Amino acid sequence: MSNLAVSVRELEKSYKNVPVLKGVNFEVKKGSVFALLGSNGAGKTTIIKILTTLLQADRGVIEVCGTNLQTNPGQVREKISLTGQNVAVDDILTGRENLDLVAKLRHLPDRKKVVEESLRRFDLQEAGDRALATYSGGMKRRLDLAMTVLGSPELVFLDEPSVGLDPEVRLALWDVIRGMVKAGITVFLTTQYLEEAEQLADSIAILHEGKILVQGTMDELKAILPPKKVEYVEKQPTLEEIFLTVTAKKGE
Ligand SMILES: Nc1ncnc2c1ncn2[C@@H]1O[C@H](COP(=O)(O)OP(=O)(O)OP(=O)(O)O)[C@@H](O)[C@H]1O
Repeated sequence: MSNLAVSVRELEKSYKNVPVLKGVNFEVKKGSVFALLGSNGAGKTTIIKILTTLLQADRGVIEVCGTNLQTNPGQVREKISLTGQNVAVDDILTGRENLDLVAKLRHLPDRKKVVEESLRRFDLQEAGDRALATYSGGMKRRLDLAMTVLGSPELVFLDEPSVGLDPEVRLALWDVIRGMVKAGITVFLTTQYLEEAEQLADSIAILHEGKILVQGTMDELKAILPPKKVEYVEKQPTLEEIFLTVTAKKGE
């Protein structure tokens, strides 16, 4: 059995005649957090749409959770879950009702127990019976994540999960994501917040001009740049410095 949750080889995608992905290669290990970074319009959402079967690739070989995506998209859909950039929850229903609806749609057995466990896990027990219209942005995002992982998917896609959240709520969200990984879920993340990738990701890939420029752990990426000296203290490069350096080199 492969230890990979995702394997992408020579992925290509054009919109009309405009190429966006020009031979993308990367891998995501099972049980890890993978962060895909790239500037606006680099093609991150396009990759997520392809991996979640919402869009077809033009070329390439893609495996998701050990299944060939092109030949068995239905089997892939059963193993994954996607949280979008817009919080996908119904404002009129309560938190509990939203979760129950998802449990019903996914045909989960023992729905009541599953919903209660989920409310507890995402710290929403007290708010469970309130309409979502009364929730804060952070609470809605927690509920959105709770709905995403209901039914224990193997792999979860989080497209910019902390957009619009204040720093405190973002920290709480990072804890929730770490908890998901502890529970054995693989997390595929896109983010504009490089600190988020630095804090959470086991492996980071930088997408630029249609290709992955680098993929590795934070330590491997740090090795790309020589450490800077600040007075007598060695300063490690931040992910932001690495990102700007590798994308600028490419543009030269
Ligand atoms: N349906 C479409 N038709 C034509 N062009 C598209 C379509 N969807 C995306 N594009 C273009 O493809 C490129 C990649 O878009 P994509 O949304 O994947 O980027 P992204 O990295 O997710 O960007 P952002 O960080 O801004 O969300 C952009 O230039 C975008 O304009």
